[in-house]
Amino acid sequence: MWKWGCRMFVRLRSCGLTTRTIAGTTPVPLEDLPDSSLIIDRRRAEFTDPDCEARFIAHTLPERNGQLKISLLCAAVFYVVFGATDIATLGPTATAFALVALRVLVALVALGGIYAIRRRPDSIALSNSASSALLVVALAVFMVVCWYQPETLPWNVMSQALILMAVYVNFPNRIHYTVAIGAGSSAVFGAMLAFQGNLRADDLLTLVLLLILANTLGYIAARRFHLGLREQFCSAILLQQMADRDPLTGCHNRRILQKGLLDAELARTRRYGTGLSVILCDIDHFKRINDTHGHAAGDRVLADFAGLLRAMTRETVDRVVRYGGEEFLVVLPQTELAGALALAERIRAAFAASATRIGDGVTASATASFGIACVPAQHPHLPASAEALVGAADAQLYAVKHNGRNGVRGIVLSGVPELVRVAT
Ligand SMILES: Nc1nc2c(ncn2[C@@H]2O[C@H](COP(=O)(O)OP(=O)(O)OP(=O)(O)O)[C@@H](O)[C@H]2O)c(=O)[nH]1
Repeated sequence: MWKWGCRMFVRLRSCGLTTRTIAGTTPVPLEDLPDSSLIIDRRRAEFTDPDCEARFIAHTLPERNGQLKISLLCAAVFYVVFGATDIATLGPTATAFALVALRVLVALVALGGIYAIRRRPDSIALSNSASSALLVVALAVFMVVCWYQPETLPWNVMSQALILMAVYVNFPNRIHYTVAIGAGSSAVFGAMLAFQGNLRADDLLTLVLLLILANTLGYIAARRFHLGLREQFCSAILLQQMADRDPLTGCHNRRILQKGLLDAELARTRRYGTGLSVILCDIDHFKRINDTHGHAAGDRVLADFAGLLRAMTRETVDRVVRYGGEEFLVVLPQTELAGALALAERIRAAFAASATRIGDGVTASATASFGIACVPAQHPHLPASAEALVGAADAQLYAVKHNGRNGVRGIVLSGVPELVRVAT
């Protein structure tokens, strides 16, 4: 039992951030969570941001459910097998068979939990409920079994301690639920020892201290396990951000496009008939800034421009991608051309009016040009590809550059260019 517990603990520790598929479900991909969400409340061993916690659980759910099903199966088997000890202690009496029947009830609850998880593998609430339900029923039955066998009560402290290890380590649950179940059942067991155990005071004290020790060690192991998984999750998010983000501007790099961002947005637009716009923008005469003020100054201007793009777009909906050296692609889901033009114009005006501090009392100013392509809600079947969409925005950007720069120009992909606005 102990070996099995240790093995389960090691397996549970390794769960969480892998891409393994268990029982036909795939983990939810890591979301691009902001750093501010990744704060762990070390007392509760959960993320302070409930949204981040929910995403963490959703991400680890397939692995977690896999482990839970193994634990439920083990509980079902061991509860029934240990029925032999009831018959051995009480003989083939009605009480012994009633206790075995109760053990079978625990096995049925465990099997019911496995069935429910298989039916609803994506439900976090169900996973926690299956864990809690099994533990509450199993511990209640264990108390009844102990009640009818008072002479073996001191020995059953060992069983209770082993069950506590499983409660804390093998059955994934929120840590305060685990503590409530573990400590609550130990309190009931302790009371039973006091009233029914017929023990000397020093033996009673030893057994009660053993229960307290098992709960304390279990809590420490569970807390370490919960914190370790969350810390791994944070590292994975940070690694992903390092891989997907441009370090100078903090914008997405082109990997997000290679991963199919635009294809996914186009598919969504087609399916739901919502509009989609992209803005391709480029700082004007950027080479001159580098040549006049140096590369470091150019970097600051770039970072300021990117900061403006990110600040003026919707944080969780729009995406700002560093497309080339001083060129950015802004992806605007559910946005028609009029909205994209208005946004680009606001950004253009704000950037033209701003100045970047590049040294003591020295500033640099620049303008930018914007080309927009829009898939309208009414014609969601155009264009055929993400490349065609970006190509159309690029053509508009080229036209703005050709016409003197510092302007905004857009096209609806129904073939007719419209709403051209160029400021010089
Ligand atoms: N400082 C800095 N410069 C960069 C970076 N990436 C690209 N560049 C420079 O950006 C400049 C782009 O120059 P061009 O392609 O000629 O474009 P431009 O001068 O902006 O002219 P137009 O686009 O036609 O208005 C090049 O000199 C690149 O070296 C970067 O990360 N930092």
